[in-house]
Amino acid sequence: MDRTRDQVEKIIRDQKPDFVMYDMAYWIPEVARPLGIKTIKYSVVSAAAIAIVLVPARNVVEGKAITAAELSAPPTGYPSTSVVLRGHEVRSLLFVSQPYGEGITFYERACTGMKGCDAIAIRSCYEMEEKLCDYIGRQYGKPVFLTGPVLPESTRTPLEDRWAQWLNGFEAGSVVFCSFGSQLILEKEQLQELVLGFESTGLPFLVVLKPPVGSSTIEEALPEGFEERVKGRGVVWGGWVQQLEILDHPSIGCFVNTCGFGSMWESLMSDCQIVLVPHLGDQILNTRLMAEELKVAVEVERDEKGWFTKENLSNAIKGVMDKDSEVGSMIKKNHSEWRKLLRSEGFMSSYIDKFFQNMQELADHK
Ligand SMILES: O=c1ccn([C@@H]2O[C@H](COP(=O)(O)OP(=O)(O)O[C@H]3OC[C@@H](O)[C@H](O)[C@H]3O)[C@@H](O)[C@H]2O)c(=O)[nH]1
Repeated sequence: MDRTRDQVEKIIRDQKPDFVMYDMAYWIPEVARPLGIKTIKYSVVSAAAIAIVLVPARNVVEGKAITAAELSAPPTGYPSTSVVLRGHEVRSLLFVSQPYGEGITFYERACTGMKGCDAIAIRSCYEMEEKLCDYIGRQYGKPVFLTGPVLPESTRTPLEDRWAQWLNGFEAGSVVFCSFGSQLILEKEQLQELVLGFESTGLPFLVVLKPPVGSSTIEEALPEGFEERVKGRGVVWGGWVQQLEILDHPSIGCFVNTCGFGSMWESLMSDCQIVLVPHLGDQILNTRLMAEELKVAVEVERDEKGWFTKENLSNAIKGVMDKDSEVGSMIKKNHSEWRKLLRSEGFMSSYIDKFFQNMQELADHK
């Protein structure tokens, strides 16, 4: 990407846009500013994930790596005590000190990008992350524009027949759906623990995962006798599925996911109970937001390595699927209030309208 700088510069010179929006191309302001073009750094991870580490208050000395000890406390002024990383989890942020491209770390890339822009934009909403967004704005001395969740409202394609028919065979709200995003590749042992956890819930399930480390297909990695035992009620699929359409199917009652930022919004918009098994640093923070602050989901207990047992997974799922469960009813109620708000007429479009208005004002401000 960095090596396309000359080409990008040429396009910007030729097209003379009013704005350039970018994410990790930290050099965009250097290119656009001399041409009088405004820049917006648009982040598609949560405000929490930026605020906890990618801010000047971290006082990172150039060329020096951030240590786990330094990361163990949030930066000065960080405005939340619940959306935080605990103990060994801080290790999930150590990657920010590593090179990300040539001659620059992830931390420097992100911070330079935010220092140089005219405005920071975040795919979030004030109802959920107001204090965190304000904190980022104060840290960089920049306006922060929010785009809201930006999810498709109506342009859905029908669910593939294979899944529609299979799901139609189950009662409403009875199937557990699990999808771990676009990146995660599990160790074989952890994948086996995961599917055994689903088996022991006794519930119907559809699990979508990439083949684990060292296996070329998902089938060859499954525990012995597993497919036979769950035949008719459980499917583990190694390919891509239409997550949004599956979540919309009336038979789905629970969504187990890593709380990647995309899945976080999609789960909030859905009718399902939410069970979270975060993996990366931002996913852990998103999980804290969902489970601790909004109380719309439960988090599966994990060990120091971030691994979970089949019992912990199964108990978390049964705990929210059991009709008499107090925790299950509490998160269902809270989730339904958030869903109502997020799905309310004009909620998403008013964020987009406001975003355009913010851009217009920025453009008018010479
Ligand atoms: O089979 C699939 C799997 C995934 N998807 C879609 O792919 C998207 C996955 O996005 P997620 O953010 O949940 O997960 P990813 O693994 O892609 O996340 C990555 O980028 C965002 C960060 O917050 C995450 O930490 C990082 O893992 C979702 O929109 C989901 O609907 C499918 O449509 N089908």
